[in-house]
Amino acid sequence: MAASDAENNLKYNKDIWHYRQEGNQRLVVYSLQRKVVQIFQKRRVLTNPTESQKTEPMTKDELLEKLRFIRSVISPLIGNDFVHIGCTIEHDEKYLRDLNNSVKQYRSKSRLDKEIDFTCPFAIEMPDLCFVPNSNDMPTFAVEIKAKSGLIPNWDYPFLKGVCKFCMSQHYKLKIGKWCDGKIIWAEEVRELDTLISNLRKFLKTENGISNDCLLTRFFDILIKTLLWTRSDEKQIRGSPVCAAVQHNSSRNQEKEGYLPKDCVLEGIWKLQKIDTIRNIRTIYNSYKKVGNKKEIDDYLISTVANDCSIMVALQSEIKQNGIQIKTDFDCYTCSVGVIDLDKKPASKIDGHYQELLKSVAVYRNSCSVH
Ligand SMILES: O=P(O)(O)O[C@@H]1[C@@H](OP(=O)(O)O)[C@H](OP(=O)(O)O)[C@H](O)[C@H](OP(=O)(O)O)[C@H]1OP(=O)(O)O
Ligand SMILES: Nc1ncnc2c1ncn2[C@@H]1O[C@H](COP(=O)(O)OP(=O)(O)OP(=O)(O)O)[C@@H](O)[C@H]1O
Repeated sequence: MAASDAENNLKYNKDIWHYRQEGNQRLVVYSLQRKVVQIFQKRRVLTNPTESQKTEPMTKDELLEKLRFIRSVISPLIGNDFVHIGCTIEHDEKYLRDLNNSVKQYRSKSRLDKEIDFTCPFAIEMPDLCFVPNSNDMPTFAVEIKAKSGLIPNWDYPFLKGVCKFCMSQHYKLKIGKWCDGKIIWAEEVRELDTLISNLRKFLKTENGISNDCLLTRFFDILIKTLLWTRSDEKQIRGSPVCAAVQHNSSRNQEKEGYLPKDCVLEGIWKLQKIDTIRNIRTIYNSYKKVGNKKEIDDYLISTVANDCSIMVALQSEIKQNGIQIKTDFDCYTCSVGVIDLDKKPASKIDGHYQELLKSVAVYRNSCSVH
């Protein structure tokens, strides 16, 4: 399904489209009226005339192939309930330039080495997952969780036994100033944390005197129930004072099947992360260099999607007809859960992954004094 041409050929309207966020590859704007987002491809800003773009602009066929990959490979594994494919839309260069200029003021400085790719007229439109379906005027609380893998790789290094790649690489990320996207962790932005807490208080309609710890416990209770929600087991989760992961799986073989309720969003992502059975980047890198085992490489690339995607959770108090229904001891909520950023990674990334691994291991070794 494509949005109508008449709608898309309009001039860029800054009163309708607002900056939402961006990642390494794409910039996202949202329309409050339509409750949709549009996702634009980015490219490097060239700083001198001798430079040129390293990659060609994305063609419509390439974009359609990306959507096909999500529909046919990713969605069946993560679960159709949680994946929105989106549709393609087209804008002219003037529209893209106007949009680029207008959102610039809201972008983080660290992202300004890239801009919207004016040579790629195609964007993706999909539901704004910061809202529940049929959202009303009640406050909505939305959370984005980047679902990095906690699986333990088959390390070549004995000192990394039992350490996951995420924990290992944080020392390196900290060193290059890229540790954790969460703004609220920075001391100079404590006011943002205050705002978050005060919004949470309003959202949870808490009585005066309740401590911040208690507030967060209530919020995490809702969040965990949402992340463990499954279509088939919904009734068992409702109102339960016990962690649903434990409750659901007491009779299952946890070693083999894991601890997560079958078909909840976390299990879907975990299934995808486990597709790479080699779990050793050096082996994958060698295979890639020798154009070796294609299945190994493909499985690795598919699992890297699940190591980098985000879960979007939106919550609104009160029960509506559509959406996931969650009950706690305090209130009832309608939620939506969606997984975004599911593009297949190109094989050319393997080189970079391997180089980054070597650098991260060296930094880990140093900072933890292990050999
Ligand atoms: O490998 P990592 O853990 O550094 O993940 C990269 C992400 O870093 P972060 O989640 O902040 O730690 C990184 O995220 P940010 O740019 O830091 O938001 C990207 O998602 C990158 O993927 P791509 O280049 O956009 O395809 C990610 O790279 P890929 O490994 O997915 O290629
Ligand atoms: N459907 C959506 N609804 C609400 N917000 C969204 C949606 N899609 C994307 N976003 C927001 O825009 C951000 C950037 O989108 P996306 O993750 O697709 O970019 P990316 O460049 O591929 O990211 P990365 O650097 O992680 O690869 C997301 O982290 C999220 O905050």
